[in-house]
Formats: sequence, C-alpha cells, structure tokens
Amino acid sequence: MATLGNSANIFWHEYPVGQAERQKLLNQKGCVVWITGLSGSGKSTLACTLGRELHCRGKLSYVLDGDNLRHGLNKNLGFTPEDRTENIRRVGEVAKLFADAGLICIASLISPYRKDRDACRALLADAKFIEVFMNMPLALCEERDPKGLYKLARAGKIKGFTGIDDPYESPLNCEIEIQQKNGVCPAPNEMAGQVVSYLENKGFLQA
Ligand SMILES: Nc1ncnc2c1ncn2[C@@H]1O[C@H](COP(=O)(O)OS(=O)(=O)O)[C@@H](OP(=O)(O)O)[C@H]1O
Ligand SMILES: Nc1ncnc2c1ncn2[C@@H]1O[C@H](COP(=O)(O)OP(=O)(O)O)[C@@H](O)[C@H]1O
Repeated sequence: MATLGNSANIFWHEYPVGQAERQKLLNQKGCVVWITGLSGSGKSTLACTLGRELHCRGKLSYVLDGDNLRHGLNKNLGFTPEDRTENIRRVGEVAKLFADAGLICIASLISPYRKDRDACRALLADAKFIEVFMNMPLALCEERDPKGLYKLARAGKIKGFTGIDDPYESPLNCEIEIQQKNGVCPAPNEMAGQVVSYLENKGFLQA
C-alpha cells in the first residue's frame, strides 16, 4: 500500500506476461525515440518517415505527435510553461507504456524545456530513451512556415511562440542530431536512415 502524488491506498499489480515475452513475440526491443525541435524543423516528417521505414522492416512502432495529441489526450492544455510541462509529462508516461508494450514509440513534440525532456528520459531504463534533436536554424523553420504560425507570431497575433518569444533549450546530450550539411537539410529518408542505423547498432531491431 502506498501514497503516490494525490493518490492514497494504491497497490502495484504484477502482470503474468512481461516485457521480455512481448519483445520476443515482436522480435524487437521497446524504446522511445523522442524527437525535439522547433516548429517546422521536420519532427513530424521524420516521425512519419521513420514509422513507415520500420513498418516496411516488419517492426511495430507508434507515433505520438504533439499536434495530434492536443486534439485528444492533451486538449485541455495550452502553451504556458506549466501546460507545456504537463503536456510533456503525460506524453512521457504514455511513451513509457508503449515501450513497455514492446513497441518502438516515436514521440515528436517541440518539448522546448530541457528539464521536461530529462524527466521523460529518467522514466526509462537501459538507454531506452533516444533523444533526436532536429537542429535546424530558426530562419529555415520560419521560411518553411507550413501553417503560417511564425508569421502570426511575428505579427504579435500568437503570444509565447517557441523560438520567437518563448525559449527553446537545445539538448546537451542527445543520442542523435539531425542537421544541415553544407546548408542543405538531409532528405526525409536520410534522416530516418540515421535513426534506423542507430536502432540497429544498439540492438533494438531484434529481441
Ligand atoms: N505558442 C506556440 N508555440 C509553439 N507551437 C505552437 C504554439 N501555438 C500553437 N502551436 C502549434 O502546436 C504544435 C506544438 O505542440 P507541442 O505539443 O509539440 O508543443 S510543446 O511540446 O508542448 O511545446 C506546433 O506544431 P509543430 O509545428 O508540429 O511543432 C504548432 O503547430
Ligand atoms: N528533410 C526535409 N527536407 C525538406 N523539407 C522538409 C524536410 N523535413 C520537413 N520538411 C518540410 O518542412 C515543413 C515542416 O515539417 P514538419 O515535419 O511539419 O515539422 P514539425 O513537425 O517540426 O513542425 C513541411 O512542409 C515539410 O514538408
């Protein structure tokens, strides 16, 4: 019996089938690929391309995208620092469950604050949290501006927009960094290839 957070009198139940058995069934190891970066840096593009590539290889993955989760699980949250922290906390916990289920969970969220990302990392043992930094210049993201949000933020019509008047704290110790080469962004399949190679080398694509 324990008191945790706001819950009292709660008990932990062990399940008959464990993570190791599920991983064996799937012939892969559960993990979280956490993609962080500015709006427009290519997070969703990488998440989708990676998901497709893993699927083609017979590996089970699931994408948790910030924008999409804000249509459901996180629809009561906005973009204050407190709400962003709660957003990342929830997604970190959900991602942990997916990893425990044996899936390669691909989370793509701006996740601008280092402490929030580090808290998600701390939820997972055995280097199962793989932080991917979309290190794209603000100027490129702003030039892309696929949703017109940077334009609105520059015009003062959106307050607290990441990179404009809200901070983005770059990772200090990420596992993978995606960046431009000679001023050119790698193609989506190259970005995904970089992550797949990492997963292969670290043994996540087999049980
Ligand atoms: N103020 C502000 N700042 C940043 N982004 C904003 C804001 N308002 C709306 N949006 C849109 O919300 C998407 C980011 O949601 P996330 O859940 O990933 O954000 S966060 O991790 O909680 O910071 C983000 O999607 P992406 O462009 O895919 O990153 C935007 O479309
Ligand atoms: N590697 C890439 N090369 C060229 N364009 C890209 C690349 N990645 C993303 N884009 C484009 O940049 C824009 C923003 O990408 P998106 O994945 O939506 O970013 P985010 O999810 O970080 O907001 C989209 O129009 C997308 O097509």
